[in-house]
Amino acid sequence: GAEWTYSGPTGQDYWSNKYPYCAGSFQSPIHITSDLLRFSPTLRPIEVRNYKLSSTEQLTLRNDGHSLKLSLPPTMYVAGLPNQFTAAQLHFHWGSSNWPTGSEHLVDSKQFAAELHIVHYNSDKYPDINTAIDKSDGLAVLGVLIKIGDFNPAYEQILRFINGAKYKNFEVRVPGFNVRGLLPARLDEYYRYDGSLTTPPCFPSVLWTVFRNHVTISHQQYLALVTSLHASSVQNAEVTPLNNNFRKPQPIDSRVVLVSFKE
Ligand SMILES: NS(=O)(=O)c1c(F)c(F)c(S(=O)(=O)CCO)c(N[C@H]2CCCc3ccccc32)c1F
Ligand SMILES: [Zn+2]
Repeated sequence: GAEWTYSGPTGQDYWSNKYPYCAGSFQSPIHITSDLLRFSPTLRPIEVRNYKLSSTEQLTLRNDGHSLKLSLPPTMYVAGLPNQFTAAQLHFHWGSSNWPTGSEHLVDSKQFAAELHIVHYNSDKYPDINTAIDKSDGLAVLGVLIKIGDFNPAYEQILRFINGAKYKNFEVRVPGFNVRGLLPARLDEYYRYDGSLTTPPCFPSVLWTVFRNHVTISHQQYLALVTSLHASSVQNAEVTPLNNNFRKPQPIDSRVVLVSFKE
């Protein structure tokens, strides 16, 4: 579709000119504050299936000018949600070297360095993600808040290939690895709300699960993420770094955020 960016004349404040849902309700991300939280005893631990990929499995890591995204095989899925949700891809949102605050969801006024999203679609009801993408029960995204701290070997399985995706539309093959390692230890503690894609077309089609506990990557790993990628294609003379690719928090309206944990 027509190009959109995170700042400037085609930036997030103008997305709704071409993508009307972006000005609609149920938008993501949100600022998760304690006053919005309601404990729900029906929220079961997230169960990920077949996330441990064989190294003979080949994944595609691609820079699409908006994000760094990794394709995922349809053998991977999430159980324990209202329907089975099959994995499609994962991607990141991050800040810049000057401002290591690029997460999309904020928790009690804290913005994390980056955020991982693993995008799944409702495979009980829809044949593929492109059919599911604009349906209210179409998608489920797992969100992981990322802080700068200890080196993370699981994230390194992706970051060590990042120079193969330097320019827009560049892609590189990545051997399979244990995608479960990208998630926090506890999959039973999370925030849950009804929201949207955080990029155009902003369809309100996402059941959001943001894990309560963050993971860490090292400062060096974070620098690789925020300095390696260009938002423009290799032919384009101007150097436009791909960073600060996060949408601002959106109006919560009358939504509540359910939590799976008590204290
Ligand atoms: N934050 S978010 O809402 O989870 C989110 C992103 F932020 C994001 F950048 C992407 S993108 O990488 O596709 C670059 C933008 O098109 C997606 N893709 C989704 C929606 C668009 C179409 C599509 C088709 C197949 C697989 C996934 C997707 C996305 F869902
Ligand atoms: Zn995302």
